Amino acid sequence: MSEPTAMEHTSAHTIARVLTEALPYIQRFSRKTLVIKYGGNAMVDEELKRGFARDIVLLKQVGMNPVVVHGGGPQIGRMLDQLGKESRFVDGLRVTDRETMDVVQMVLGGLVNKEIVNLINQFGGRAVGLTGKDGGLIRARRLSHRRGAADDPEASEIIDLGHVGEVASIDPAVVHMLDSGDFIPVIAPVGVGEDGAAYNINADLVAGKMAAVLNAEKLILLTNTAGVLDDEGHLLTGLSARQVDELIASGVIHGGMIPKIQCALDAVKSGVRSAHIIDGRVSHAVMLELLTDKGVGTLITG
Ligand SMILES: Nc1ncnc2c1ncn2[C@@H]1O[C@H](COP(=O)(O)OP(=O)(O)O)[C@@H](O)[C@H]1O
Ligand SMILES: CC(=O)N[C@@H](CCC(=O)OP(=O)(O)O)C(=O)O
Repeated sequence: MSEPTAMEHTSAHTIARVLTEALPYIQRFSRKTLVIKYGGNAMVDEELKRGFARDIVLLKQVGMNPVVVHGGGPQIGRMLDQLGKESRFVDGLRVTDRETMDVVQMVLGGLVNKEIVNLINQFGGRAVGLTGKDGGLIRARRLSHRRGAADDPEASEIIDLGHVGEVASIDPAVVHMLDSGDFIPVIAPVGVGEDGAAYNINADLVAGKMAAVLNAEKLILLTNTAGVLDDEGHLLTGLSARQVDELIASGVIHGGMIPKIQCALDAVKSGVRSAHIIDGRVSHAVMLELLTDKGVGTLITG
């Protein structure tokens, strides 16, 4: 056998270093619950989706309890488009009439949920897909959405968004049962009202509440930016509640990033150890965040 070249030696050394670096993280997060929100915008290509599924299987294999909450906004939009139905949003929330609600349930609970479940299972995991209806997991109530100046009721109005809900309560029994049975829960953000009606809930909201109720070690929100960016487009690696307020007030944080960061803040205030907004377009983003010294994206602290 020939001697390894200098290049082979360096690369073997790097691999060993990276693997060793993972050990303290594996020890720290073993048996801990990690809620990972997989946004529809981060499910952009097949290779990335497979990388995500592999990461989840690996985390479970080394003793952590990953709980996946997924979105699927763009996928719902495409299906509505195919059916000739318009998508309408108010402040980032989809106006959801009865017909749209049916499509939301079909796409989130059927298509997207089962695609993620299937991918995880193909890599050797045991994923089980749930909507908030299963096992009475997510109780919802109709969201009363106020549009306009939040601090001035005179200048704002309540908008009827139809079947858009917020989380009223979460009964985590079914998630605990799956975790303890070595299954990986994959949750679609559909809740059920007292009247038995289905409600469409923003997936960030569900992930944040789920992390709080499960007393998770971490909430990781995967999206389609490097994390939270400043006004010059540079990544902000760490943010406190006060800094977040300032960035929202100055308009640097806007649109879909506002509910996302608020969910992250709420989760941290409710006892989740840390929340991260990371770039789902980077392959193996979850593994890099959890198992390397580098970390990726923005860390939000209370
Ligand atoms: N300061 C900011 N940093 C990064 N993204 C921001 C910021 N302010 C607004 N955004 C927008 O928020 C988007 C992420 O929210 P959203 O589209 O709802 O994501 P997802 O579908 O992953 O839930 C980004 O693509 C970006 O357009
Ligand atoms: C009320 C509301 O807007 N619900 C979202 C639910 C899916 C979601 O949140 O998906 P992403 O995470 O991919 O954006 C929707 O209908 O698009």
